[in-house]
Amino acid sequence: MKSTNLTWHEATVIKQDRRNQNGHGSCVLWFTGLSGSGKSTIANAVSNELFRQGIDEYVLDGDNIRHGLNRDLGFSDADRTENIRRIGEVAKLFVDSGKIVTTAFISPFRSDRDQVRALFEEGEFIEIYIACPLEECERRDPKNLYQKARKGEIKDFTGIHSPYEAPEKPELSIASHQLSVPEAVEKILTFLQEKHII
Ligand SMILES: Nc1ncnc2c1ncn2[C@@H]1O[C@H](COP(=O)(O)OS(=O)(=O)O)[C@@H](OP(=O)(O)O)[C@H]1O
Ligand SMILES: Nc1ncnc2c1ncn2[C@@H]1O[C@H](COP(=O)(O)OP(=O)(O)O)[C@@H](O)[C@H]1O
Repeated sequence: MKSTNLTWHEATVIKQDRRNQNGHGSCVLWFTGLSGSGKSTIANAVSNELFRQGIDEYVLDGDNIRHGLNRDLGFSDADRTENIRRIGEVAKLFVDSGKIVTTAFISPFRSDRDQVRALFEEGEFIEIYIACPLEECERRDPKNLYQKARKGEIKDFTGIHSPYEAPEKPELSIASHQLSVPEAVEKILTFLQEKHII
């Protein structure tokens, strides 16, 4: 920390008050996976369904956050680490505000994800690995980024020249090359019901 002489102020309305008023729990659904694995697609489908059910939710998406809050960051290892650190802090604020927040970032490094997990109370951080073989992501290539990376037009591309470390013990693993989007949504909602979050 660079700043000193700071005092933490306890809020008068606390997380549990907001959860009680909302009538559901709050948590972060932390998606991780290769580009093109389906993070955004599944995150938005989950968001639609939660919203339809009247649940207070929000999606933080990699591409979007990099247009604003994290526009100063690139794709070096250090910048990705800082990207994930900031998103983790933002996600914590959302959880504190009583929402179910979904984050859709590649978040390639295990240690970065574990540092985010450590910000949360037990059960609040739900790591969801969108597992999809690189070949399938590259076949989908929804933004033609793999094609550009193979031609050398993008450097440090995850899965090509930059590593992706799969989670060892995610709360959920979704094989997006085997499950349909509605099946993935159902799996995630069932988990939230079983944990009495919704
Ligand atoms: N070099 C490189 N490597 C990976 N991805 C790249 C790169 N350059 C641009 N993009 C686009 O940025 C999106 C990934 O941003 P993230 O913030 O999720 O990345 S990270 O978590 O910091 O690794 C990623 O979005 P998704 O395809 O949705 O994953 C890409 O659209
Ligand atoms: N079962 C599935 N789950 C998620 N996406 C799928 C699935 N089957 C095909 N797709 C397609 O794969 C692509 C995934 O892209 P996207 O959601 O942007 O991935 P990411 O956010 O991980 O980069 C989309 O074009 C989507 O329609």
